[in-house]
Amino acid sequence: MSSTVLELRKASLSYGLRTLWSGLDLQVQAGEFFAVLGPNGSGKTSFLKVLLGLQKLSSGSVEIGGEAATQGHRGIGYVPQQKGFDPQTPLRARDLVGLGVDGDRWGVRLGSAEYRARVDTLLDQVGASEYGNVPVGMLSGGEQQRLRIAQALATRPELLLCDEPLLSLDLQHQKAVSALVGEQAHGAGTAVVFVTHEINPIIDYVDRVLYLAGGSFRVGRVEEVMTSEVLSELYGTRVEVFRSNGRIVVVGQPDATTHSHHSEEG
Ligand SMILES: Nc1ncnc2c1ncn2[C@@H]1O[C@H](COP(=O)(O)OP(=O)(O)OP(=O)(O)O)[C@@H](O)[C@H]1O
Repeated sequence: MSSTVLELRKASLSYGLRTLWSGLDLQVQAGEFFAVLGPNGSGKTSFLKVLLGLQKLSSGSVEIGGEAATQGHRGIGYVPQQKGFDPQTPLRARDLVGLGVDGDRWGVRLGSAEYRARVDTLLDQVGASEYGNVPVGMLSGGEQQRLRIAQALATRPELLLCDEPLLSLDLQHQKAVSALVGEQAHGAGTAVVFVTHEINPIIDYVDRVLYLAGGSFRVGRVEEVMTSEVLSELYGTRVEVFRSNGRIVVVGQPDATTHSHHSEEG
């Protein structure tokens, strides 16, 4: 039986006169890999901020696990945008993951054996056991990203939020991190909201997408949303979607959202 982890009802977000989206009704289920796509400035990060309780909706409601989204909600694991660690960072991989474990029990530290066992399990879960003792600054971007995911999973969240976790990773690491998050959704049953501007690395794992553009949106399976017709309507200009070898190529979308003026028909 699937259960609803995230629910938005009639959700709208505007900044001043600019509406990023309105009338958004959405449910994300446990075990679902849900991606948020859209061009720069379309509101992907703002969407995550709403879920994190850092940004209030202009109208409508948002609930996580049946409770209003608030800052520090215990059901959420969050993987922020990748920033590489300074090579001098005096933390080993396992210390970084341990911060997530500790963070779960403010003040009440787990016994050291229990703590170590939990960190080991998390390192193993993301395939990082081999470099648990290596300083984080010496690891590759993809390795660091696995550790951030382990850290986010430390509290056993029901909802995992990932903000562009593939940015600045090479193709091989993009694939590995996508597979890891896919496994967390489909294997471990976590609801995943994954912000990205590139669908291809996650195309084998993603269940549904929210595509934001031009102050509007569309929700559905990839093959329903990523079509020339739907994207042309969202962008307000002719956009072509091609499929080749299981990849999707979008041609002709404007660089930035042009909001309400759709006059520059190509
Ligand atoms: N607190 C705010 N007040 C006013 N405008 C804001 C605020 N936060 C974001 N914006 C504007 O809202 C729009 C959407 O921003 P957001 O960061 O959510 O987009 P994004 O899709 O994540 O973009 P990118 O892909 O470039 O990261 C941008 O034009 C941004 O300038």
